[in-house]
Amino acid sequence: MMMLDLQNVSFGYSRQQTTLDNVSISVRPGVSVGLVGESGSGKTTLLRLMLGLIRPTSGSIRFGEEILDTGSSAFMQRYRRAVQPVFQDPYSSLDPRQRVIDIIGEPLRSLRIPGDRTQAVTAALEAVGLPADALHRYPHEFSGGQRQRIAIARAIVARPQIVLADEAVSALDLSTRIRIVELFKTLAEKLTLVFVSHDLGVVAALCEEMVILERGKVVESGKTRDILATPKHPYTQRLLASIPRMPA
Ligand SMILES: Nc1ncnc2c1ncn2[C@@H]1O[C@H](COP(=O)(O)OP(=O)(O)OP(=O)(O)O)[C@@H](O)[C@H]1O
Repeated sequence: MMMLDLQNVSFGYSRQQTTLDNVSISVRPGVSVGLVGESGSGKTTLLRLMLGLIRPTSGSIRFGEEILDTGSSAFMQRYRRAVQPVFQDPYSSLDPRQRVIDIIGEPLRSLRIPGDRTQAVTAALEAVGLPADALHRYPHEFSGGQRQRIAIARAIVARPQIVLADEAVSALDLSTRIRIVELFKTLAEKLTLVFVSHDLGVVAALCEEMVILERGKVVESGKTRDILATPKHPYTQRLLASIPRMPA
């Protein structure tokens, strides 16, 4: 497994704007990281940079020994196999016209991964707790929680090293959210999770380390346990006091 390392990364959607300001984050193999901050703090932008969807204005992103090079299709092919996303909304993130086997099998097809596709998709379904007969059904036949399981199966089918999840449980009702958090927890035993959330409770349940973002800047980072016990920055203290947390 390889390290994903952001060094002094800045980004703006326009010249006048600094959406991310000098952000450094190391995602080490096997150590899941939560990215926490209020709406507009730049969490999604950070994930989009990590996915190679946008490029830093300055600073660098390394994956192992290599610089994340969005211009190299050979690098991006390897990178996409290693780093997969899960998005927030399980309704809009799945193509309603495709069957589950095609949705989950999509990374295998686009990354040209050889092998038995049905077998790989069935294994991914099993890993997320869905029955094998889901294969030939359509997204509308599933609940929100089941759809998020389908999205997670798609993210893990190519056996990535890192899964980047953007508010991946926020759209779910509380009991479903708890079950999907449990699923992420099981998955995090085998891969590295980067979990964006405004919910400190969810991050506390899932991530060994966390990074607190305020208006595009890292204000605090370190072990989740330490930060929750003694938040140093006033912003973190406010977040801790104000955010409704998931019951233990
Ligand atoms: N495509 C875009 N073009 C211009 N500005 C953008 C774009 N996307 C986001 N922004 C701006 O960048 C800032 C950070 O947004 P971002 O979505 O990264 O924050 P976030 O922490 O993920 O917030 P949320 O939790 O609400 O999604 C915001 O001020 C937002 O308005």
